Amino acid sequence: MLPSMAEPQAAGAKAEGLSKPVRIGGSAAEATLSGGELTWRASGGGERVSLELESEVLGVRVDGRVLKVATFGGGDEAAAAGRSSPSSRPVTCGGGRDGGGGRVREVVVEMESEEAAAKWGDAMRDRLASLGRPKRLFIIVNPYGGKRGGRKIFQTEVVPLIQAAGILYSMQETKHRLHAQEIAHSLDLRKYDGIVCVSGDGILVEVVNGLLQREDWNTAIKIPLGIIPAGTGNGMVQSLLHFAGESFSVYNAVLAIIRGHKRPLDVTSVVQGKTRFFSVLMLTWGLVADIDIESEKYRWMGSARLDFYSLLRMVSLRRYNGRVLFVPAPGYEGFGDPVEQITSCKPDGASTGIQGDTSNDFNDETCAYTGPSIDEADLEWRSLDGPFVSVWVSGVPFASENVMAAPEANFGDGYLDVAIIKDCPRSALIGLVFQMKDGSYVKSPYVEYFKVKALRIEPGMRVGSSTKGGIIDSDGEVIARGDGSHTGDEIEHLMAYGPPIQLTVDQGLATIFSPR
Ligand SMILES: Nc1ncnc2c1ncn2[C@@H]1O[C@H](COP(=O)(O)OP(=O)(O)OP(=O)(O)O)[C@@H](O)[C@H]1O
Repeated sequence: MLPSMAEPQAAGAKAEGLSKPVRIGGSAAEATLSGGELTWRASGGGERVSLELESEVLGVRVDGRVLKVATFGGGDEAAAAGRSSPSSRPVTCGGGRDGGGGRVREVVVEMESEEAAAKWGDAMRDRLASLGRPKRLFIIVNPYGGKRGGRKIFQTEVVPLIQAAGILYSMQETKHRLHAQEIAHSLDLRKYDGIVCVSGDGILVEVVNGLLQREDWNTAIKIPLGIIPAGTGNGMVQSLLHFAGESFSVYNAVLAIIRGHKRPLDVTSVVQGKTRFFSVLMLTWGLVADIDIESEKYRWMGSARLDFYSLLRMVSLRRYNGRVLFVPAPGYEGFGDPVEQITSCKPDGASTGIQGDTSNDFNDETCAYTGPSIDEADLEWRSLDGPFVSVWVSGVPFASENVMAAPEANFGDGYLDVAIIKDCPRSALIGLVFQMKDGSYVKSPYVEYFKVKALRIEPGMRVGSSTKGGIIDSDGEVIARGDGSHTGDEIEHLMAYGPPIQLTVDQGLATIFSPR
């Protein structure tokens, strides 16, 4: 739906030096609009009050002689404490799980004429537009993610804020798996300043894959992406907010999009032979993947399932044979052993898609993105031999809201952070799993933590078994599963367990809305 909005009127009004007698909150005042600030003082003296447009103003509406200035309401902490700008009043705005209700506040400025109100409205809107804020968004809502709260979060927490910010939007709910990927593949991107996912990380990953399957992938992937948490795995939002020193909430995630700040986001090509998948979060093999995926059958336990299944896995610890090869980032050349010769993993005509996605197999003829072209033989590869307890590769710090996989990971540095656990006594491992919540596990002597530009996993069988392999999970989806660990009812996986899987980073290929 595209809500109707008053178009900006006569352009060209300057945000500098406008000064008028007005009425604010019913009282006479002298107001000035200057230097990106709206300031006012009650006639006859009184406290000077100011609103900085960039940091405090959500949007502006003009209603006859009245200028309605929606403000951010002072952020989470101020909202919790009931603080707000003087002379502002709360505007009803839902009430979601984060207590987002009532966080939009409005300063009502009564001007002396409609003309003056229109002029000030234009000047303020021009100023806000110059900050690079989005004007039109395409919003994808997954009504089935997480606790199935996506639709409610959108209606009660997202819509009031983006309407107050004067952002036009189109919304589409996902109807099935890979629907978001299809949408991103065919969307007319010229109509939008960003694509926002009200979902978990899975939908964001589908959107990235859909954009990179387009013929115009190199411009399409530049559209800013936004994410508002409504899934089980909300690692990207948590990473962005934590990085900016903000707390995890729907409200803060929406504000980050409205403010329009963006940052480059690395995209990792995960390739096996002719098959390719694009990842923006992480890939894990061994203990963490086993806990994440196999604990699904204990979903009835709620969040306790992860702790319960972690303990179970540690009592009967699995180790996997195999090898990890990598191209270390500068400063990390001391990890692993040098590799004399490396065989090429280069795909000829790779297909792209998410697991089980047979309808979406792309090949070179389609002009979809084929991943970065690197000459493996020219790079200085090193290797670590198994058995491995856990291999965890991350592009961003958080794997989910409460799990910090890679404390040093940076969104657009062009590197992946790798945390590898080989041998580790059970007693220490229990501690390590609990330290994964704040990322401090990487400091353990049992963890090798380093940065790489490229990485190849050669996954082998479980120690003590010739038939049972493990699980390789990328961005929350199982991309490969070894024989013996099937539950029988899952969809065929994108990649085979056994042949090498290579990860190569494209620095800052995508763009994401970010609080800073
Ligand atoms: N209408 C739908 N019915 C069923 N599945 C859907 C629907 N829409 C999207 N999906 C799938 O839901 C999955 C989860 O998406 P999302 O990213 O919102 O949440 P998540 O946190 O990754 O996972 P979840 O909360 O389901 O554990 C994705 O794999 C997506 O393809």
